[in-house]
Amino acid sequence: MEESEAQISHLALDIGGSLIKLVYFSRNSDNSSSKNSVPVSNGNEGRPVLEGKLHFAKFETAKIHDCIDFIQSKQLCLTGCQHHGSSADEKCIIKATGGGAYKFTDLFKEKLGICLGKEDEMDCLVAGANFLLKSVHDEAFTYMDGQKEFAQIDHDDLYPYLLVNIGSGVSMIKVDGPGKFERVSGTNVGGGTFWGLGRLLTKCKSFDELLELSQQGNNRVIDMLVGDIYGGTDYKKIGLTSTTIASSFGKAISDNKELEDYKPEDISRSLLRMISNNIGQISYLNALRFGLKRIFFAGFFIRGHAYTMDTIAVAVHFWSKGEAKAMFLRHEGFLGALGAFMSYEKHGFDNLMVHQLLQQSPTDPSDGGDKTHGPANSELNDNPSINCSVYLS
Ligand SMILES: Nc1ncnc2c1ncn2[C@@H]1O[C@H](COP(=O)(O)OP(=O)(O)OP(=O)(O)O)[C@@H](O)[C@H]1O
Ligand SMILES: CC(C)(CO)[C@@H](O)C(=O)NCCC(=O)O
Repeated sequence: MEESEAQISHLALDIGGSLIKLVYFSRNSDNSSSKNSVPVSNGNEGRPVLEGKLHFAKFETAKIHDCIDFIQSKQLCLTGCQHHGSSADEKCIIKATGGGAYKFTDLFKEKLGICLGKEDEMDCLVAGANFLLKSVHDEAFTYMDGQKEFAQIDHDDLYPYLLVNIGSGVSMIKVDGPGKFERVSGTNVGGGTFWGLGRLLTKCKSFDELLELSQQGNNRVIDMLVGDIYGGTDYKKIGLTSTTIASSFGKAISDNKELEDYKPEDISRSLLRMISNNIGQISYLNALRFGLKRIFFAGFFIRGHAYTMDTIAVAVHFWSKGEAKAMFLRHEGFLGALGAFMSYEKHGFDNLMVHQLLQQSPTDPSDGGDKTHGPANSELNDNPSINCSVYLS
């Protein structure tokens, strides 16, 4: 079914260095606000409620014009809000976060007549993470030895935690409560590094192709292992097995080979392992610094990809001797956009407030609002829409 303008509301954007993420709400066509009042005890009793879905979409930032066309085709540019006291012909405000909210201000104004209402990126990441962890069932999960296990999050025991957002670059944020956080570290070796270096080294045409290649690769062809240095044996005294990577890409120095002599799949796997391992290790060190036991990894670098998650989880487990736990999020790449979405409420611009997500629903292929613009790699990242209720004030 095609959503009409009246059924869609509250577009929010996160315009990052690599990807633009969109979140918007569409209400179910058969519900009216008055016939569904709130039967729950969360302070919203008796208030009218709209039932509908949160939709997610993403575009490459380099193809921002595709994103603009999408917004235009769905008339999402009409779904923001006006400033209080503004006249009807004043520009519509769409909440936006990420560096692109600054960089592309003029483009959005010119092409869509939209004013981007800028929200701080870190505020949005944290708001998005807290929202998902508190409101969405089966959002967080652990990943070990190929096994995914959903984590039961105790709402009264959520804080503190470390949020590691792996986008183009990586931000590490200690979260102590709603709106209470500090960005304690970051690294420039992130998703952009994997995709940038990988593209140069393998000639892959897309991120997904590079990621897929890594699945068939063998990193031992290029990585120098402890066993390569120690004649096939472990270095037991310091806890290193012969198969531990001693030096990523280290074999390339002695092989007398050129780039063309290596298989792209092996290069991709070594690179993915190097970057995931490094992020896992820095994350663990920051968790240790602040005594944090739980680390939530987000950002589109992860892509629900088994080898990436496994490497990160193993790094955290190995370095913390099992004390700290790596967890992943189903809506990994949409934290910032969700945070921007929620800021509509914070600013009191409008009377729509999302308070409770009831359940998740898998992407319905007949639903025009939920396309992944680019191939998805796994069932974890097909941008599932979320059934939710929105309370009217
Ligand atoms: N289709 C894709 N095209 C490009 N990169 C992708 C794609 N899918 C996943 N990625 C990975 O996700 C990363 C971007 O993740 P994300 O969208 O979370 O960050 P960002 O907001 O663009 O970056 P930053 O926050 O640093 O500005 C890319 O650098 C790449 O590693
Ligand atoms: C600059 C941002 C915050 C933009 O999202 C991100 O790419 C990042 O955290 N980069 C790492 C920068 C650093 O701390 O070294």
